Amino acid sequence: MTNPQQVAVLGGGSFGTAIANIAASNGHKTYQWMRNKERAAKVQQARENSEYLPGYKLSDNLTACADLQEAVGSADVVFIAIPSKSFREVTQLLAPILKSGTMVISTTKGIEPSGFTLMSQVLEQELNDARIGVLSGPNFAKEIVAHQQTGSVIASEDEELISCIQELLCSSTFRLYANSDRYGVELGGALKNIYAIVTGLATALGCGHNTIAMLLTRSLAEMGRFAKHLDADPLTFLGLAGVGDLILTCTSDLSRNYRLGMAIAQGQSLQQAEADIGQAVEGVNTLRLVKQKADELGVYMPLASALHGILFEDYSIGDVADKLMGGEQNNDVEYSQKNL
Ligand SMILES: NC(=O)C1=CN([C@@H]2O[C@H](COP(=O)(O)OP(=O)(O)OC[C@H]3O[C@@H](n4cnc5c(N)ncnc54)[C@H](OP(=O)(O)O)[C@@H]3O)[C@@H](O)[C@H]2O)C=CC1
Ligand SMILES: O=C(CO)COP(=O)(O)O
Repeated sequence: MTNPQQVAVLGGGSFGTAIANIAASNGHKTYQWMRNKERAAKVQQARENSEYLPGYKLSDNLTACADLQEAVGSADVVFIAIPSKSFREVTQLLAPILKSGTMVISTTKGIEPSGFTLMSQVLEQELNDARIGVLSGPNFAKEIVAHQQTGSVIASEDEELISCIQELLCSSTFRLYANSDRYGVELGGALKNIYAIVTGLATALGCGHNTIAMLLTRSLAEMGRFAKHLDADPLTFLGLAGVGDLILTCTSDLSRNYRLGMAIAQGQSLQQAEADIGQAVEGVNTLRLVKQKADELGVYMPLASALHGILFEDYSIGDVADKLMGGEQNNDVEYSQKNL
């Protein structure tokens, strides 16, 4: 199947709206499902998602609705843009109504605590008969709906799915690159959120360009080292869904993870910072899980450990920074295949 008749996007937030609007603008009949009935009616009527992306007019081909059966019952392609903590719950609602052989694409950048499970693995566990893919890349929803030129990655072992999604979403401002390493693409998208918090924090403390360049580069090395211990391919992190997304979210306050880091540096509590942002901040939970996994596997991750100390162990930011810069140099070797 190369020309889907109907597309469904699950999630009424920023990224769900951006993806639904691309598919709809490309001429596909697209349903965006959201849990809140009143909000769905409001988006449908106003042709704008004023809660999440105020000021952007949505395509006439987009139907916002709160009825999952209506959205998904006839869909050939389903995108899921639901935060990781609710991803399995929504997938379980989807399972009984999905047509056999439907393509289901996760756009969620997070990890589930039990079994360190990535979202496309949740799809594998919950959906018997679906064709599975992952969409991930340096993609602020606000810039997508503003038609800024954007690149992203569609990852799957299923080559026909890749071609179909490329055809479905590509436009003069949105380009999709193919990757067969679904696990690596998905892992990169989840890990970079940790380092967006780190650089947000560093920037708010007044760190200069030298510091941010060091943090970004060492973050990539740390991500690669972690991937290697999970038998994933660290080279995947050199693409848009790895270093591309790392650069984006570690340098912009459009990133919620970056803004959380800034708020912590300004003295806010974690709870207050998350509440003020009011949208998905995946990096906090990802940090907890990655720190636990790194300890289990014995992976050296000084930046993630330092952030964990600040967010969850009451370490002072100054002490952590001093320790990072003043520690033994034994482990400080540059990024190469040999010493990841
Ligand atoms: N692939 C990519 O390139 C990108 C991926 N993302 C990822 O996509 C995911 C979603 O991000 P984003 O849209 O920005 O997040 P938002 O916080 O903007 O929106 C989340 C949406 O999910 C809905 N939701 C939450 N829990 C449930 C539930 N149990 N049932 C139904 N709906 C639920 C919320 O509903 P309500 O409004 O009612 O609270 C909200 O509409 C995140 O993992 C994020 O990291 C983000 C940007 C780019
Ligand atoms: O993943 C994103 C852009 O690629 C969005 O980042 P935040 O979740 O930090 O806002």
